[in-house]
Amino acid sequence: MSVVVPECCDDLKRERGRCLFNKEELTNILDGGPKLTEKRRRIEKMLINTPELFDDVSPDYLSHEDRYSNELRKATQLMTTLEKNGFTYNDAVTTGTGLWLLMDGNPLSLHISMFLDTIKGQSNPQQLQEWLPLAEKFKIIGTYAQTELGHGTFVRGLETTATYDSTTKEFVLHSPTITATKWWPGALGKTSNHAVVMAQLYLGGKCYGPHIFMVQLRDLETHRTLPGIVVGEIGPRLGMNSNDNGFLQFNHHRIPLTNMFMKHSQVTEDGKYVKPLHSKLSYGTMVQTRVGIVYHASRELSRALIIAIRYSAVRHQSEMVPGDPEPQILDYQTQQYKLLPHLASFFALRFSARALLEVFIGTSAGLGSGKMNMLPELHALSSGLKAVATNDAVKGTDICRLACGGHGYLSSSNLPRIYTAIAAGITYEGENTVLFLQVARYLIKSFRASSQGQTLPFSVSYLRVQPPSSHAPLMSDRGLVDALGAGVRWMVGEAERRLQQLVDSGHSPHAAWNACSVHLVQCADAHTRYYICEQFVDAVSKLGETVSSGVHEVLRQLCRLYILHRVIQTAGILLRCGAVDGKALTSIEEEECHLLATLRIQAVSIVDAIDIKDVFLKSTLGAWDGNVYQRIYEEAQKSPLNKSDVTQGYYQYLRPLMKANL
Ligand SMILES: CCCCCCCCCCCCCCCCCCCCCCC/C=C/C(=O)SCCNC(=O)CCNC(=O)[C@H](O)C(C)(C)COP(=O)(O)OP(=O)(O)OC[C@H]1O[C@@H](n2cnc3c(N)ncnc32)[C@H](O)[C@@H]1OP(=O)(O)O
Ligand SMILES: Cc1cc2nc3c(=O)[nH]c(=O)nc-3n(C[C@H](O)[C@H](O)[C@H](O)COP(=O)(O)OP(=O)(O)OC[C@H]3O[C@@H](n4cnc5c(N)ncnc54)[C@H](O)[C@@H]3O)c2cc1C
Repeated sequence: MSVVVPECCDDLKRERGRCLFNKEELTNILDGGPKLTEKRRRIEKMLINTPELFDDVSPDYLSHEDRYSNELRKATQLMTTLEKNGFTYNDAVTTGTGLWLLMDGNPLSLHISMFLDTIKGQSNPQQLQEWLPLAEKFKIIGTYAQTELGHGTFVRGLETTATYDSTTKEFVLHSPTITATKWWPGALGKTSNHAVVMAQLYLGGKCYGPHIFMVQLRDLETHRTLPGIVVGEIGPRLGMNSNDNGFLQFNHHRIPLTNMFMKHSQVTEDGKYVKPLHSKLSYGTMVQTRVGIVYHASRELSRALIIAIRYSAVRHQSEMVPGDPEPQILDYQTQQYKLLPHLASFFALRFSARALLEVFIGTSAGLGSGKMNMLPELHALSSGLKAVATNDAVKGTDICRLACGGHGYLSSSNLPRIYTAIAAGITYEGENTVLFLQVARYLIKSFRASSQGQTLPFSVSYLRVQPPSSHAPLMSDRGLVDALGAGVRWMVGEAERRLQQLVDSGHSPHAAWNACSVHLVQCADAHTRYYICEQFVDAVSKLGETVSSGVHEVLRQLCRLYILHRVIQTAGILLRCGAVDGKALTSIEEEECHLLATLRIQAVSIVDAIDIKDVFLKSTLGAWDGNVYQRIYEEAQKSPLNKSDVTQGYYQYLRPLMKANL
């Protein structure tokens, strides 16, 4: 398959003719620099020239088993293609190129993410030396098996036990109840021959809490399940049905002492426990994956936006002015209001993901030299951003679907698949409400620490009890972000006051927490969005000195739209705390409408600059050439029901019904 850029339809030609900025420059910014764009395109070119990686038939037409096998075939083909061309799985992950191909829930995704990340992040030097080469070369295939039928969120409540037997220097893994059954892990059912397993560590009858173990599940030659292990697939789900999410039970299954991951906590041969420097270091893989999910969510949202915005420029419907030709639906202000704030969100999330990655890298470097002090901040930021990014990507993707009318509901638009894949992100890797409550803990703690005169870490420093007053004019970007910050400070102060009031009136701190938790989740959401606004403003102002004026103007407009939209969403709070008044809000609403019309002019060019090729968009509605109707029609011809004029169902059911004397 070669890369042919087709001639586009007149509508899109006209849209592209209005572009006033350098698209390539914007593409480079989104990729993280020209070198990364170049690398991504090299990988893409190589993939596009590997026809085996592309489906002839939609997975919707395959049986459950064929769908799984087909996805596995493509994943293994992808890995060998990368390897043959001098790239690694990691290149496909970091550039996002692998994801475009295999987003129907891929059976190798857990291996190349959480399994490998656990080996890298939780092994001592000997374990690293033993397991990493095997896993990187796919000699062993693994997954991350933590969640159980009974517990996902509450990791401390897991029931699987790992009891040390010092006589044989082994751990005995056991699932004592039905609810202890591991349930959900991707690729656990049929693909993985190994798993990293979270289990309660027992030494001398005492429980030391959840720890991670490397467990072989299947024979490496026959792939048969080992004795003492029951494993299988959990059945169809809302989406990502090409994966084999699985279940797992242990019946007094023995593994060597050296299979406990021992980078942070250790068990000696005689059964003594050595504590980690921080009790939550074993949660490191989850934190790392949350960082990755922020990127992933922004990527998926961008695919939906490209599809919906191109389609909105091609689709004509109704009359804006009676008797006039039908306008492009993108000309309707309501359509712009549906799509363009989400386009701004995509940019905001992309810049925030980059900032979060830097915090992650900095914190990881600190951990290497024994510094644990940045861990709570990283936990709060990664939890909050994972939750906002997935919530917004899911909402944005569904709005994109709705914005495409009936055709958005077609599987061939690819919007349903993007939606169901990213919808899982709200639940997995920490359910979003639960993660927001973790952020809220951090906010309340920080607020209280500030009241006692302590200095606050950077992401919460604006919460200090006596902040410096903002000197920026209210209507400037900085002024509005400061107003949003004042709103969050007010919300957190109010939550803290309510918590204290409940405790003073006799409630336990835990009961008070639950009684305030709706408000606390709102605080966490608002705080995270304030952080995102700050990252967006900072990124655009830093880029200002280095980019052309056209690109800078587009970024400035998107950033402005993001902030204005956020202020309007938060109007109630901002009015209550006096950060803005009604007059300011009216002018913000008017400015937002004006900005929608301005951004609409270059909207197609902006999504073009995200630079996702048709073969990766996989959408009849979003292709570069805008040839929507022909594509929808051709895709429909592939339906198995169209293979014959009269189906078996007619002879079997319909005809007898018609002939019956009812
Ligand atoms: C061939 C294929 C080619 C390509 C295919 C593409 C594949 C993509 C892979 C690419 C990867 C990278 C890039 C993209 C990423 C893509 C992502 C898509 C794929 C990802 C698949 C994911 C599949 C899903 C996996 C899972 O879901 S795994 C299971 C996850 N489970 C959870 O997250 C459970 C959530 N619960 C918890 O984390 C905890 O229980 C809790 C935090 C809620 C509570 O913990 P606990 O009870 O122990 O703690 P307390 O509440 O008592 O708090 C005590 C204090 O500890 C602090 N704390 C808690 N956690 C942490 C932490 N992690 N770090 C630091 N501190 C922590 C609390 O805040 C408390 O502090 P305080 O006392 O000071 O207040
Ligand atoms: C597609 C998919 C893939 C997955 N892949 C994996 C995997 O590879 N490995 C793995 O180990 N797991 C995996 N999981 C499991 C996933 O991590 C859990 O489903 C997730 O952590 C949520 O836990 P739960 O299902 O127990 O939900 P629950 O915790 O039971 O949540 C149910 C409801 O209770 C609420 N709730 C729970 N606790 C609290 C609280 N403290 N305060 C307020 N509200 C609360 C939640 O907000 C939610 O509304 C996957 C899940 C899915 C859907």
